[in-house]
Formats: sequence, structure tokens, C-alpha cells
Amino acid sequence: MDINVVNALTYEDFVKLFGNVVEKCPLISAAIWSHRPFKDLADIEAHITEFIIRLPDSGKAGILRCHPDLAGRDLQSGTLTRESQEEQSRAGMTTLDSAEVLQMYRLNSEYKERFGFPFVICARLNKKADIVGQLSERLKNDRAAERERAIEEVKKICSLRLRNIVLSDIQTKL
Ligand SMILES: NC(=O)N[C@H]1NC(=O)NC1=O
Repeated sequence: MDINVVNALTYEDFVKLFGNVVEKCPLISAAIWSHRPFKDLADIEAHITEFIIRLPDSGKAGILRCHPDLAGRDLQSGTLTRESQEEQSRAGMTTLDSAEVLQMYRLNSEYKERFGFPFVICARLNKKADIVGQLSERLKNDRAAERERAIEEVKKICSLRLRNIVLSDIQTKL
């Protein structure tokens, strides 16, 4: 992907292309469009990260709340975003048996009850067993530490989604 092509995009096309690099948060790509021209993809990622870390705690929690549960209602009803569907599928979340779905439901519910936002982990970097293990483990964190931990996962998801966009033909996405 040629960065000059990206830098020439209108904000409408930029948001269309990068709008879901942070799940259901097109506001972030709409905001960082102002920083053009970008040097390269790493520069785009750095602006996204900067935007996120400058948010107040409520904004960070808001980003987390835009994420669907892993193996949750959206997956069951087929309403995940294309990116999330692919990530959850790769992590084995689409082929859980009914006992595993119930286990995920219980752990996700307990987590949301405790923290007020959903459990977020970069599904592409974790297998099913790691996800269940992390979910149980992170339930022990305090709220502030866990919010930051989850935001680190959002950054990883974002980084991989950005890379995916570079690898695919930019024109087919517009
Ligand atoms: N809840 C949660 O972690 N959701 C996600 N993780 C990921 O890699 N894609 C998602 O949608």
C-alpha cells in the first residue's frame, strides 16, 4: 500500500477504510485524519495510540464497551463486524461446544459485573484455552489496572487490523 494513496483519501474514504481498526470506534480514525500527511502505517498507528492514551478513563472504558463479548450474543446471532467475526473464528470461538459457550457466558458476565466493561483480548494472538485462562486470571485485577490491561489488547487488535488493510488491496475496500 502506498502511503501517498492513503494521504490523498478524503476523510469519508479514510474512515471507510480505517473506521473499524478500533472496534466500532470510527470517531478515532475520523479524528486522526487531521494529522495527514502520514509518514507510513506506523505513523497512523502512533496517532491512534496517542489518541487513545490521551482519553480520560471514561473514554477508555467507552472504547472497551464498543467491543462484543467473545463467544457472546453477537457471535450467536451473526451480528459481529467482519473483523471481529474473523478474529473470533480464528481463536476457536465459533466452534465451542455448549458447555464451553456456557463457561464463556458465565465468565464474561462475572467480568462485566465486576468491571463495567467487557473482557477484551486480542483473539488473533490467543488460542481458546489462553482466552479462558486469561479471563479467569484478569478477573482478579483491580478496575484501573484491568482497564489499562484491556486497552493494551485494543492496541494489539488495532495493529493487526491495520496490517491486514495494508496487505489487502486498498481499492477493493473503497
Ligand atoms: N471482547 C473481545 O476481546 N473482542 C474481540 N477481540 C478480538 O480480537 N476481536 C474482538 O472482537
